[in-house]
Amino acid sequence: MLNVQDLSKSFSQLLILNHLNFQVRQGELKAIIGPNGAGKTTLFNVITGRFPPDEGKVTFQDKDITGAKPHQLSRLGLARSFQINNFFLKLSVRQNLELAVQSRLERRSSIWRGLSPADRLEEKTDEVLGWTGLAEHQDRLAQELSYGDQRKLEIGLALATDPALLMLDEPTSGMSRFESLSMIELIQRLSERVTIVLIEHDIEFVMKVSDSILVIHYGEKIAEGPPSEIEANEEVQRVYLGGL
Ligand SMILES: Nc1ncnc2c1ncn2[C@@H]1O[C@H](COP(=O)(O)OP(=O)(O)OP(=O)(O)O)[C@@H](O)[C@H]1O
Repeated sequence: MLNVQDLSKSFSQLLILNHLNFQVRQGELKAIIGPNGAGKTTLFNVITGRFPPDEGKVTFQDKDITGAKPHQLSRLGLARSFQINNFFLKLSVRQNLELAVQSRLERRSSIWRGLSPADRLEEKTDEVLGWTGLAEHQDRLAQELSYGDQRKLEIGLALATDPALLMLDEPTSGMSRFESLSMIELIQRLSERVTIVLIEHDIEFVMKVSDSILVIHYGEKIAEGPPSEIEANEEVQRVYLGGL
Protein backbone atom coordinates (compact mmCIF):
# COMPACT_ATOMS: atom_id res chain seq x y z
CA MET A 1 0.00 0.00 0.00
CA LEU A 2 2.78 2.44 0.94
CA ASN A 3 6.26 2.13 -0.48
CA VAL A 4 9.05 4.37 0.81
CA GLN A 5 12.17 4.14 -1.32
CA ASP A 6 15.57 5.53 -0.49
CA LEU A 7 14.15 8.57 1.32
CA SER A 8 16.60 11.19 2.58
CA LYS A 9 16.08 14.59 4.18
CA SER A 10 18.51 17.10 5.67
CA PHE A 11 17.93 20.25 7.66
CA SER A 12 20.83 22.75 7.69
CA GLN A 13 23.14 20.09 6.28
CA LEU A 14 22.26 17.70 9.11
CA LEU A 15 21.08 14.38 7.70
CA ILE A 16 17.78 13.57 9.48
CA LEU A 17 16.52 10.77 7.20
CA ASN A 18 19.22 8.61 5.71
CA HIS A 19 18.20 6.52 2.68
CA LEU A 20 15.17 4.95 4.36
CA ASN A 21 13.34 2.05 2.74
CA PHE A 22 10.22 0.30 3.97
CA GLN A 23 6.78 -0.84 2.90
CA VAL A 24 3.38 -1.00 4.52
CA ARG A 25 1.08 -3.80 3.40
CA GLN A 26 -2.68 -3.44 3.18
CA GLY A 27 -4.37 -4.31 6.47
CA GLU A 28 -1.19 -4.15 8.52
CA LEU A 29 -0.52 -2.11 11.63
CA LYS A 30 3.03 -0.85 11.37
CA ALA A 31 4.72 0.94 14.26
CA ILE A 32 7.70 3.24 13.89
CA ILE A 33 9.88 3.50 16.97
CA GLY A 34 13.23 5.02 17.79
CA PRO A 35 14.89 7.28 20.36
CA ASN A 36 14.00 10.97 20.66
CA GLY A 37 15.21 12.88 17.63
CA ALA A 38 15.57 9.72 15.51
CA GLY A 39 13.57 11.34 12.69
CA LYS A 40 10.17 9.68 13.12
CA THR A 41 8.04 12.83 12.87
CA THR A 42 10.22 14.13 10.03
CA LEU A 43 9.52 10.87 8.21
CA PHE A 44 5.76 11.48 8.62
CA ASN A 45 6.24 15.09 7.52
CA VAL A 46 8.05 14.04 4.36
CA ILE A 47 5.55 11.28 3.51
CA THR A 48 2.61 13.63 4.02
CA GLY A 49 4.01 16.49 1.97
CA ARG A 50 4.96 18.95 4.72
CA PHE A 51 8.54 18.95 3.45
CA PRO A 52 9.81 17.59 0.12
CA PRO A 53 12.48 14.89 0.41
CA ASP A 54 15.99 15.63 -0.83
CA GLU A 55 16.13 12.18 -2.37
CA GLY A 56 13.86 9.18 -2.75
CA LYS A 57 10.33 8.35 -3.66
CA VAL A 58 7.05 7.56 -1.91
CA THR A 59 4.26 5.63 -3.61
CA PHE A 60 0.80 5.02 -2.22
CA GLN A 61 -1.40 2.40 -3.88
CA ASP A 62 1.05 2.46 -6.81
CA LYS A 63 0.75 6.24 -7.32
CA ASP A 64 3.80 8.44 -6.90
CA ILE A 65 2.93 10.79 -4.02
CA THR A 66 6.40 12.21 -3.44
CA GLY A 67 5.93 15.81 -2.28
CA ALA A 68 2.10 15.67 -2.69
CA LYS A 69 0.20 18.09 -0.47
CA PRO A 70 -2.04 16.97 2.44
CA HIS A 71 -5.32 17.76 0.60
CA GLN A 72 -4.17 15.70 -2.39
CA LEU A 73 -3.24 12.81 -0.09
CA SER A 74 -6.57 12.99 1.69
CA ARG A 75 -8.31 12.71 -1.66
CA LEU A 76 -6.26 9.61 -2.46
CA GLY A 77 -7.16 8.02 0.89
CA LEU A 78 -4.16 8.80 3.07
CA ALA A 79 -5.03 10.61 6.30
CA ARG A 80 -2.82 11.82 9.11
CA SER A 81 -3.80 12.61 12.66
CA PHE A 82 -1.72 15.27 14.38
CA GLN A 83 -0.42 15.68 17.93
CA ILE A 84 -1.87 19.19 17.96
CA ASN A 85 -5.57 20.04 18.07
CA ASN A 86 -6.67 20.41 14.52
CA PHE A 87 -10.38 21.04 15.14
CA PHE A 88 -12.73 23.90 15.95
CA LEU A 89 -12.85 24.34 19.71
CA LYS A 90 -16.16 26.22 19.70
CA LEU A 91 -18.02 23.75 17.53
CA SER A 92 -19.56 20.58 18.89
CA VAL A 93 -17.98 17.18 18.38
CA ARG A 94 -20.68 16.34 15.86
CA GLN A 95 -20.29 19.61 13.95
CA ASN A 96 -16.53 19.10 13.70
CA LEU A 97 -17.03 15.61 12.32
CA GLU A 98 -19.76 16.74 9.92
CA LEU A 99 -17.41 19.29 8.39
CA ALA A 100 -14.79 16.60 7.81
CA VAL A 101 -17.35 14.12 6.43
CA GLN A 102 -18.77 16.78 4.12
CA SER A 103 -15.41 17.41 2.48
CA ARG A 104 -15.14 13.72 1.66
CA LEU A 105 -18.73 13.15 0.53
CA GLU A 106 -18.45 15.81 -2.12
CA ARG A 107 -15.75 13.74 -3.76
CA ARG A 108 -17.07 10.22 -3.16
CA SER A 109 -20.75 10.47 -4.04
CA SER A 110 -20.70 7.13 -5.90
CA ILE A 111 -20.37 5.01 -2.75
CA TRP A 112 -23.52 6.32 -1.15
CA ARG A 113 -26.26 4.15 -2.65
CA GLY A 114 -28.71 6.88 -3.58
CA LEU A 115 -29.13 8.34 -0.08
CA SER A 116 -29.87 12.07 0.08
CA PRO A 117 -26.88 14.28 0.93
CA ALA A 118 -28.28 15.01 4.41
CA ASP A 119 -28.83 11.29 5.13
CA ARG A 120 -25.36 10.44 3.88
CA LEU A 121 -23.85 13.07 6.13
CA GLU A 122 -25.80 11.81 9.12
CA GLU A 123 -24.98 8.16 8.45
CA LYS A 124 -21.26 8.69 8.03
CA THR A 125 -21.04 11.03 11.04
CA ASP A 126 -22.88 8.47 13.20
CA GLU A 127 -20.50 5.79 11.97
CA VAL A 128 -17.42 7.81 12.99
CA LEU A 129 -19.00 8.67 16.36
CA GLY A 130 -19.53 4.95 16.89
CA TRP A 131 -15.98 3.98 15.91
CA THR A 132 -14.38 6.57 18.15
CA GLY A 133 -16.72 6.01 21.10
CA LEU A 134 -17.61 9.73 21.09
CA ALA A 135 -21.36 9.34 20.49
CA GLU A 136 -22.25 10.26 24.07
CA HIS A 137 -20.24 13.49 23.73
CA GLN A 138 -21.46 14.48 20.28
CA ASP A 139 -23.26 17.65 21.41
CA ARG A 140 -20.47 18.94 23.63
CA LEU A 141 -18.14 21.65 22.40
CA ALA A 142 -14.77 20.26 21.40
CA GLN A 143 -13.13 22.54 23.96
CA GLU A 144 -15.10 20.84 26.76
CA LEU A 145 -13.74 17.36 26.01
CA SER A 146 -11.08 15.73 28.15
CA TYR A 147 -7.61 15.61 26.60
CA GLY A 148 -8.03 11.92 25.77
CA ASP A 149 -11.35 12.51 24.01
CA GLN A 150 -9.88 15.45 22.07
CA ARG A 151 -7.24 13.09 20.72
CA LYS A 152 -10.00 10.67 19.73
CA LEU A 153 -11.78 13.51 17.94
CA GLU A 154 -8.56 14.12 16.02
CA ILE A 155 -8.61 10.51 14.89
CA GLY A 156 -12.33 10.81 14.09
CA LEU A 157 -11.60 13.74 11.77
CA ALA A 158 -9.09 11.60 9.90
CA LEU A 159 -11.55 8.67 9.76
CA ALA A 160 -14.28 10.93 8.43
CA THR A 161 -12.38 11.17 5.16
CA ASP A 162 -12.65 7.37 4.70
CA PRO A 163 -8.92 6.74 4.54
CA ALA A 164 -7.31 3.55 3.28
CA LEU A 165 -4.22 4.44 5.33
CA LEU A 166 -4.22 6.25 8.66
CA MET A 167 -1.00 7.75 10.01
CA LEU A 168 -0.95 8.44 13.76
CA ASP A 169 1.81 10.39 15.48
CA GLU A 170 2.11 9.39 19.15
CA PRO A 171 -1.61 8.93 19.81
CA THR A 172 -1.07 8.22 23.52
CA SER A 173 1.36 11.06 24.26
CA GLY A 174 0.50 13.10 27.34
CA MET A 175 -2.31 10.76 28.34
CA SER A 176 -3.12 9.29 31.72
CA ARG A 177 -2.88 5.52 32.01
CA PHE A 178 -6.66 5.26 31.79
CA GLU A 179 -6.82 7.46 28.67
CA SER A 180 -3.97 5.50 27.07
CA LEU A 181 -5.75 2.20 27.59
CA SER A 182 -8.88 3.56 25.97
CA MET A 183 -6.86 4.90 23.03
CA ILE A 184 -5.05 1.58 22.61
CA GLU A 185 -8.39 -0.20 22.52
CA LEU A 186 -9.62 2.25 19.86
CA ILE A 187 -6.54 1.72 17.70
CA GLN A 188 -6.86 -2.05 17.98
CA ARG A 189 -10.48 -1.82 16.85
CA LEU A 190 -9.62 0.52 13.97
CA SER A 191 -6.78 -1.69 12.79
CA GLU A 192 -9.38 -4.28 11.84
CA ARG A 193 -10.79 -1.96 9.18
CA VAL A 194 -7.99 0.37 8.12
CA THR A 195 -4.25 0.13 7.52
CA ILE A 196 -2.36 2.06 10.20
CA VAL A 197 1.14 3.49 10.54
CA LEU A 198 1.86 4.59 14.06
CA ILE A 199 4.68 6.49 15.76
CA GLU A 200 4.68 5.49 19.40
CA HIS A 201 6.91 5.63 22.47
CA ASP A 202 4.93 3.17 24.58
CA ILE A 203 6.84 -0.01 23.79
CA GLU A 204 4.48 -2.30 25.65
CA PHE A 205 1.63 -1.00 23.48
CA VAL A 206 3.68 -1.29 20.29
CA MET A 207 4.69 -4.88 21.05
CA LYS A 208 1.09 -5.80 21.74
CA VAL A 209 -0.68 -4.29 18.72
CA SER A 210 1.79 -4.16 15.82
CA ASP A 211 2.08 -6.58 12.95
CA SER A 212 5.43 -5.08 12.05
CA ILE A 213 7.82 -2.61 13.67
CA LEU A 214 10.32 -0.32 11.97
CA VAL A 215 13.13 0.92 14.22
CA ILE A 216 15.03 4.03 13.21
CA HIS A 217 18.08 5.58 14.81
CA TYR A 218 19.73 8.77 13.52
CA GLY A 219 17.41 8.59 10.52
CA GLU A 220 18.53 5.11 9.50
CA LYS A 221 16.62 1.86 9.59
CA ILE A 222 18.28 -0.44 12.09
CA ALA A 223 15.62 -3.17 12.17
CA GLU A 224 12.24 -4.09 10.77
CA GLY A 225 10.03 -7.08 11.50
CA PRO A 226 7.36 -8.58 13.75
CA PRO A 227 7.44 -7.71 17.48
CA SER A 228 9.08 -11.02 18.46
CA GLU A 229 12.03 -10.34 16.11
CA ILE A 230 12.40 -6.73 17.23
CA GLU A 231 12.36 -7.73 20.87
CA ALA A 232 15.16 -10.23 20.23
CA ASN A 233 17.26 -7.90 18.06
CA GLU A 234 20.49 -7.04 19.86
CA GLU A 235 21.11 -3.78 18.05
CA VAL A 236 17.61 -2.59 18.92
CA GLN A 237 18.18 -3.49 22.55
CA ARG A 238 21.49 -1.68 22.54
CA VAL A 239 20.42 1.59 20.95
CA TYR A 240 16.89 1.87 22.10
CA LEU A 241 15.19 -0.56 24.37
CA GLY A 242 17.86 -0.77 27.04
CA GLY A 243 17.46 -4.53 27.32
CA LEU A 244 13.89 -5.80 27.10
N1 LIG B 1 11.66 21.84 10.39
C1 LIG B 1 12.82 21.50 10.92
N2 LIG B 1 13.91 22.29 10.79
C2 LIG B 1 15.11 21.95 11.32
N3 LIG B 1 15.33 20.80 12.02
C3 LIG B 1 14.28 19.98 12.20
C4 LIG B 1 12.99 20.28 11.66
N4 LIG B 1 12.14 19.25 11.99
C5 LIG B 1 12.88 18.37 12.71
N5 LIG B 1 14.16 18.81 12.82
C6 LIG B 1 15.25 18.09 13.51
O1 LIG B 1 15.25 16.77 13.04
C7 LIG B 1 15.64 15.86 14.08
C8 LIG B 1 14.62 14.75 14.17
O2 LIG B 1 13.41 15.29 14.71
P1 LIG B 1 12.05 14.46 14.70
O3 LIG B 1 11.03 15.33 15.36
O4 LIG B 1 11.77 13.97 13.34
O5 LIG B 1 12.44 13.24 15.64
P2 LIG B 1 11.50 12.20 16.37
O6 LIG B 1 12.11 10.87 16.16
O7 LIG B 1 10.09 12.37 15.92
O8 LIG B 1 11.66 12.63 17.87
P3 LIG B 1 10.65 12.55 19.12
O9 LIG B 1 10.53 11.10 19.45
O10 LIG B 1 11.37 13.31 20.17
O11 LIG B 1 9.33 13.17 18.68
C9 LIG B 1 15.75 16.70 15.36
O12 LIG B 1 17.12 16.96 15.56
C10 LIG B 1 15.00 17.97 15.01
O13 LIG B 1 15.54 19.07 15.70
